[in-house]
Amino acid sequence: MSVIKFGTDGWRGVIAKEFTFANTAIVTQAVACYIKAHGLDGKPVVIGFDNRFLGNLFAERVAEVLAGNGISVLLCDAPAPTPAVASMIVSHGLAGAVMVTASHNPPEYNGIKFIPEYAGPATPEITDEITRYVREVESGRIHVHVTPYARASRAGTILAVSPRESYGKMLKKVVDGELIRKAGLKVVLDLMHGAGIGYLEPILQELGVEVLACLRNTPDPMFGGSLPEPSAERLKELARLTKEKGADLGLALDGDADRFGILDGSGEYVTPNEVLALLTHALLQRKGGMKKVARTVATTHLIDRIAAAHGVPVAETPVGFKYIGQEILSGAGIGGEESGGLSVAEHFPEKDGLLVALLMLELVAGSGRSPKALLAELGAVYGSVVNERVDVHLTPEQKDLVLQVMQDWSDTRLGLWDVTGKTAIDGVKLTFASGAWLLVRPSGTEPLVRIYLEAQDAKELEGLKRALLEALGLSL
Ligand SMILES: O=P(O)(O)OC[C@H]1O[C@H](O)[C@H](O)[C@@H](O)[C@@H]1O
Repeated sequence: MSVIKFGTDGWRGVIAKEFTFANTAIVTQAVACYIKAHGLDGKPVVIGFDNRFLGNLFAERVAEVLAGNGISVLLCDAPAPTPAVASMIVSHGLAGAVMVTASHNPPEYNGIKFIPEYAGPATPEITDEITRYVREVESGRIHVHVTPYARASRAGTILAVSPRESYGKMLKKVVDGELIRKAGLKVVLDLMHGAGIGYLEPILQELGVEVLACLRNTPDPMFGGSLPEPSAERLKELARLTKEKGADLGLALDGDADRFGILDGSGEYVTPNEVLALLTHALLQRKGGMKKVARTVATTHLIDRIAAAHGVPVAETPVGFKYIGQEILSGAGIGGEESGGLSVAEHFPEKDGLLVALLMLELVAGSGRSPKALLAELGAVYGSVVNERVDVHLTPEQKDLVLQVMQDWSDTRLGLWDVTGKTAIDGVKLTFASGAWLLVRPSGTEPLVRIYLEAQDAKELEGLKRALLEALGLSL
């Protein structure tokens, strides 16, 4: 059976086991077939990579296969953030991008994301089409074409590029640079040994933001023994330093810098749900009348209350920024998800951790308040919510059983709660009369079932969680 499968966000595999040079060439040949089938081969494709093992060499392999198919290649000369690579599609009018990254997975992984010509994640239709080409290459019906790197370079089919400058310009167009500059803000950074190194710090300095300290600021394919995941548990040192140094914000990025971690000046973690609520509110206040806002099924309903108050509908999508990207393309002013992905219509439809860092600085600069103070204000107007995500490791049999129980759910009560709705956009979601909700779905990137809960307060959340675990026959 083939080991090449596209999940929630591209193809990922263990290096030398599934993620090999040979399989990279197969996937690239399939991407080349897609590009040619859609008449896009007259335009170049940009190739980027992050700080993972052999990233530059895998990227070179991708370049050789695209060149072998007569497609011009712009190959990044150093590790770069996924959004910086995606931005070149827009700034340079390209056919798309291939990014060599496994995002926040453990160090032994690498992966490939294909970003088509609209500069957002590939839709399932596109990855299905590419997968069909993969199978044809695997069965020998289509051959892998290769032009060796040195020859393609000499011929000018592969050109070395850096997205640094054009990307920096694009970012600075989305935010009010003058407002940020005047506020004289101070930050502490945690780059998690990832692709944001050499990008976030200089852009902040250009905007007059003082960087008081920068943690994990050296490339390391082992990620310092941790995972490049900007979650509260992994940002403890950033939290300590942000508070101790009196910074306005603590800012972190994941391994390929497309997702963010934001800390309040007090060192408290601001969850992606909260960040999305704050930025949605700020944008609606400033701009009003947008066509819609977008969130995934796993993301806070606080967005819905804020949007409703501004007369704007909410588009609810399955998990994955590929769906949010499509909503932005079809008119959403802002879209995001609980796992830390966010973009806005003025940018391009790919999630961007650096963009969020700048938008949060703009928010603090414009309001003169900290994120937590602004959240308290939102809570007073729209009601407070608390969220939790529980990632449950189960055997394949247990997983099937749990998902089956949810699919078959017909009870009108769960514990003390009245079930008011059940949807199956992605996994199964139950909504309750109190405004609380829960979602159970299999992860598309890890061998896990994710349980998401939202309630009015910690007590309700705990009660709901206990009732659900009991109904599913699980104990944590
Ligand atoms: O919950 P999962 O299917 O594992 O996906 C979790 C996340 O994975 C990747 O980072 C995708 O880019 C995100 O869009 C998605 O939310």
